[in-house]
Amino acid sequence: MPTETFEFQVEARQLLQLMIHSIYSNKDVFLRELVSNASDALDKLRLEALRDDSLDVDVSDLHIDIEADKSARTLTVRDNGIGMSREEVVKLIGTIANSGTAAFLRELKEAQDAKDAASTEGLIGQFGVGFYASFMVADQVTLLTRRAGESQGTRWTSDGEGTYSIEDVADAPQGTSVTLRLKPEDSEDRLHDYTAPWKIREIVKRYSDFITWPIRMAAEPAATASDDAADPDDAEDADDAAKATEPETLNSMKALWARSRDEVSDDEYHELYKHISHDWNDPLETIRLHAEGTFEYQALLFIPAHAPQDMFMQDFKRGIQLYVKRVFIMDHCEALLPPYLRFVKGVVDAQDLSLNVSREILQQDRQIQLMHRRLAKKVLSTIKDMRTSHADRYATFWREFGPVLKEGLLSDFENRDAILGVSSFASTHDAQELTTLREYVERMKEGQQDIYFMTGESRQAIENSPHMEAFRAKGIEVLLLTDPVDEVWVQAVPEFEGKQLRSIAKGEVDLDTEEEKAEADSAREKRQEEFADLLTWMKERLGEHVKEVRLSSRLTVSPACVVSDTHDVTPALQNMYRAMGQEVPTAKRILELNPDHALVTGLNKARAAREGDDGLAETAELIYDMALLAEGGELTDPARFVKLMADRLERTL
Ligand SMILES: Nc1ncnc2c1ncn2[C@@H]1O[C@H](COP(=O)(O)OP(=O)(O)OP(=O)(O)O)[C@@H](O)[C@H]1O
Repeated sequence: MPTETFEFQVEARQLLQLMIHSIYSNKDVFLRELVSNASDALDKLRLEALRDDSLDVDVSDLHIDIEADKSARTLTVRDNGIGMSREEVVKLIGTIANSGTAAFLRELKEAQDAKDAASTEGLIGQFGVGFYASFMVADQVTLLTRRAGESQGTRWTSDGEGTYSIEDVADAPQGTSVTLRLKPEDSEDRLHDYTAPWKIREIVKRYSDFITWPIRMAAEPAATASDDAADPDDAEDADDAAKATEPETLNSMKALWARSRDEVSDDEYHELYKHISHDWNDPLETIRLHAEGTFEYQALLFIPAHAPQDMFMQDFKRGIQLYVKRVFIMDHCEALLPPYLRFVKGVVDAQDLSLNVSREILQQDRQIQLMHRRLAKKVLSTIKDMRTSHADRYATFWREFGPVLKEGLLSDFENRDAILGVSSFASTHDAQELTTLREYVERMKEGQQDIYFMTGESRQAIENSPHMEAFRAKGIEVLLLTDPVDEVWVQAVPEFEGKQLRSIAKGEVDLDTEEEKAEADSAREKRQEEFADLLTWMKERLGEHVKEVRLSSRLTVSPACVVSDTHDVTPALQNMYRAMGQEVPTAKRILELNPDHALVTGLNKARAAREGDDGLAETAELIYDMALLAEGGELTDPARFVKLMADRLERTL
């Protein structure tokens, strides 16, 4: 096939442009990305060779070679890994499949337009752009590859502008080589001389030391060493040149998870994190675990500092990497951690699993289930420690991952208390600071039995809702729950440390103390009598919408509010189920009237005097509609509401 030219997919082109006009100040990371891809390709080949006997490849000397040519100003990273077929090259290199890309690019554009360099860099860091990072340092990139088991190779070339070309190559070696034609050195722009051996050595050591495959640098011809004269490591380079025959292995290849804590620096852990997560930022927390005994394994887990864009999408790839005795077995191993910890990245290396273990086997393996439990507990205890010892870090964690963690309240019964223990909530106690349930309980008023909360769209909507009135008047703290998941978990979690969790928008509320109750009892009876006819009449008028009309003890300012019965599904939850395509019957709610409000007392009198007046029935309807609006709800017939209101307003003129 002759050379063909293709256009980059739109998103890919946008990312390339960003790379070329270099928004990322640390350009050295391009080499980390190429080495990371090469290492993945070697992992994949070893695995495929293990699984597929018919694959005729030599896996005895898998490695990564780095070759610099100072006079041609090129740098090549070569691996003898799995390689790519022609179709794979087009699919993997020409397009970007990440489902969060569009949202990411939008945010990035906004940050750029606002000329906010720090957040631009932060964003690109969160996303990582792998192979494309090469265009930060090169004006042309050529990739030559042949997939293991195939005879035909493929050459891909691009200057990163709008197109790339592809041609078949008959005699390509198996694996992939990426050759960069380097841009001129420019120290102001932090573009170093990436052909200098000392620089290559430094970058590999810093970013890729733990890679389990040898990263080798071809010995340079003796002449080039003196070209490096300006460099501080010159003497070292000249020394290398003297040896000049054997390629030099640049990395130590030690599996970080198998080494003891004091042998490994934080930076080294962070680089491993970046390799496996494709995140360019440091993780928030590193978690180590060495399990000894009958089932031995080591785990090195990381909590990222940012939630990925696609964490709530269906196709989000969760799970950590599984190794068996230092051999990479699979990425995104879902069996090792529960879905609500899907933001955790890392590696688990087990001693006693078969190298042929499959996903299906893992799901059923008892040892894996034990490991799953232990890892989940370890992550939760780390979050707990973070909360007590590193408040700032915990705050970041909760902001980024709180909504996902709370999913565990629904699915992980065993760890429910642990999850509740590390959860934080907005509360009426403090406008800014979040609170834990334990802190809430400590602040509970004398005689207060339950933990009160309300769910809603936003803090403001909840605070302004009529349901809050009596709580505000009595100074009783209410938790303000605004994440969509809150609607769901509160249904499933009845209590925390013996205290019931109660929605202030559900059931009856009685905040009076015993004495107040005794005092109020006779007054209440009297009122009940006084309003009995009104309540019956309103129930008849509004029966289509509500199942009961009663007097309220939770209102101090508003004329009315709507509440749900204790065990009924709230409207917000009904909407969520519907959005997921599940039909749920609409539960009729309860209208509560404030017997101290002039509108309610007035209506009571007017109705007694003018039974049969249609205008009064409309007023009853309006009171119900206003109660719905006050809690941020939706009216079934907004046009009718507007007509009735306009009619009444007109009469005031
Ligand atoms: N040396 C290589 N050998 C085989 N396949 C490769 C090689 N380099 C890249 N690929 C393939 O191309 C894909 C895209 O690579 P790229 O570096 O752009 O992204 P990535 O590594 O998947 O993720 P990220 O963009 O987050 O870094 C890889 O997932 C891999 O399948």
